Amino acid sequence: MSMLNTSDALPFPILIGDIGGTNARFSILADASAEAVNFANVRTADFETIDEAILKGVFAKTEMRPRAAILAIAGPINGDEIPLTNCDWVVRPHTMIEGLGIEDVIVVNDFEAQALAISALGDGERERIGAASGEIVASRVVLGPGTGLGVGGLVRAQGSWIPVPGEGGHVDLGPRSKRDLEIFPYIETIEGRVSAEQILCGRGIVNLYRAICKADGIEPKYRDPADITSHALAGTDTTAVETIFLFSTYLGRVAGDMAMIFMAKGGVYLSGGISQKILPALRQPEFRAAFEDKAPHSHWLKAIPTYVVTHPLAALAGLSFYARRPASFGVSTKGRRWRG
Ligand SMILES: Nc1ncnc2c1ncn2[C@@H]1O[C@H](COP(=O)(O)OP(=O)(O)OP(=O)(O)O)[C@@H](O)[C@H]1O
Repeated sequence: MSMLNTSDALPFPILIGDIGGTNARFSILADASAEAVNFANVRTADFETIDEAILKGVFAKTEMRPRAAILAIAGPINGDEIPLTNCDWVVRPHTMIEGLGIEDVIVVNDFEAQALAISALGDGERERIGAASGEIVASRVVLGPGTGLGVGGLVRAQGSWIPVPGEGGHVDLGPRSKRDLEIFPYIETIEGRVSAEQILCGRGIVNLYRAICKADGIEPKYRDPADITSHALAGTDTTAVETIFLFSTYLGRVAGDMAMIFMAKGGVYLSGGISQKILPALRQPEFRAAFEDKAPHSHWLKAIPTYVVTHPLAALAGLSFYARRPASFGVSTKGRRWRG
């Protein structure tokens, strides 16, 4: 098995890239043991194409020329022209191979990259939430509230880590407490449904805040999720405080569901821009209490560690773990790998 994977390994130097809607981040790995060379963030809006961004943001800054590339993108990967969600770039591996001299290109989903990252984050790159601890080699899962809600599983099987990209952010999220039942009728739905992503992302914070205002018959004051979280953390607005308290509860509820689905005894990780921004709220008891509140399986949820990923470039870290040691991971490259 490992022989097959080794012969499939990408040639170094390898360009790794995390291509978001707003920012793209690139690094180059010179070889399997070298430190990654990181390049400054590229704003996607500043360049017409990703190829131009690589030429000006990477090639103009180094003599190194990558022979291979692994890119993580938000969105599905179908065919040879891969449009990005939330920006105008289209990833065209054939054009990259012709124009940039790269021989081998792999494109994966951004939450697959996050899942690869949680295989090996150190204690300085994550903060533990709750009492459960231990470095258990077992399946893991990552949830990332940001522009949307991404979910990635990392299944441990046959001595490998297998990342599972899915659409876990779109599961249903239901009311549980008396207060939930007052608020849920006012949550804006998607085609009649409250999916987790209707609440657990940036615009979801505003959706939840507005629903609480409606339930209480008060006029909303904030339209920006950052205003709501800053007033919540400062304790300067009671509705904002409740919004982030309930956000943490619902995030714990969905995180616990994902833990049960993946049997994630190896831990549940929270990534995405918002988890780090609301860390003080996640340290409060609500997140962890909701995570464990899973009768008849509360006892085993209590034993599962939960973490907030604090690594500033987690997706890139995940891609470099894979680039360095492809044989440790079961990444399917079918339909997602192009060679010159
Ligand atoms: N202080 C804050 N509190 C809560 N939400 C915030 C805060 N700052 C930004 N947001 C929201 O977080 C979302 C962006 O999340 P994040 O930074 O994780 O981006 P992303 O989804 O990873 O996208 P990209 O990869 O393109 O940067 C937006 O919806 C934004 O409104």
